[in-house]
Amino acid sequence: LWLKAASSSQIELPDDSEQLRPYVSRLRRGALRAGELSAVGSLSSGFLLRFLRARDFNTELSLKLLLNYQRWRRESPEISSCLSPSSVLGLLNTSYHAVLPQRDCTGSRVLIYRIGQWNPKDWSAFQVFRVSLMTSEIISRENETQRQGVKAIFDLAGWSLSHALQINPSLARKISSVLSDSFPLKVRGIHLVNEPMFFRPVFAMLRPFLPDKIKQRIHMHGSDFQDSLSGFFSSHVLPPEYGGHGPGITQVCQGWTNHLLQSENLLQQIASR
Ligand SMILES: Cc1c(C)c2c(c(C)c1O)CC[C@@](C)(CCC[C@H](C)CCC[C@H](C)CCCC(C)C)O2
Repeated sequence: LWLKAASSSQIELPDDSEQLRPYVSRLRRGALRAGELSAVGSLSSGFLLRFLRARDFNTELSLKLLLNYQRWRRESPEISSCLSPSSVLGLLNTSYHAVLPQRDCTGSRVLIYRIGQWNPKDWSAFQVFRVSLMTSEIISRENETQRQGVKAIFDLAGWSLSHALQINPSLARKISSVLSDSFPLKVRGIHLVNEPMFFRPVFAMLRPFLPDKIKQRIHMHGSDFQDSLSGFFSSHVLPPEYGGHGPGITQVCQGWTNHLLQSENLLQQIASR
């Protein structure tokens, strides 16, 4: 059975749509054939559709993404085996991270990471990585996010040598993998603001592992970022701290922390899958 890539109208169809069934069946057969027996219970249509939408219904690419995702999780137990928001509550309470309440004009989810809020004496890079994985698991269940992807803003104010020392080549490779072909989310933009000189060596370590498509989507805005950032996001989306008119950063971080805490059981299930 040969299935051509779906048209854009198919991509918008809901999970239970009749027209999507052949794609789901084909991906499920491929996964089982590839020996993903451990995952039999988790090969639900909803789960498989995340991979299909992330690859615009190309079943071969979707299968590759699914297998990479399972392998990444197997090879990164220190990150993926504990997805408990309450275990990193102290970090979340520093206003380290938020998913903004408004999507951007293309429908992408907008994420903010304020790296300076991370004190490496208190939290390991693995724990910090877990926060991103928890958020990614939650938002990758949303139909619109599956289609329109994510844009992430990294505020690197306060980036120091003690941060840089946490990022070794093995971790750099894990970062590059989730950004390129090991997680079912389309990465539509990465915006760095306040990046200091100290950050260059770390970026140089990540770069070689990133595909051109992702490299082209990385924007460095420096410390005078407000004008250039507002060229990418309309002002009602961004908090005032980032040049917009949306709700303040403390409020949005608190809001997303609450949402993560409410998802504790769901995340526990995902981690044990
Ligand atoms: C699915 C998915 C995951 C899982 C994800 C991110 C995105 C955009 C995703 O779509 C971005 C953040 C990252 C890669 C976790 C990063 C954790 C580390 C410890 C943060 C340290 C600081 C980085 C050195 C800062 C710059 C990174 C960018 C150049 C990506 O986790």
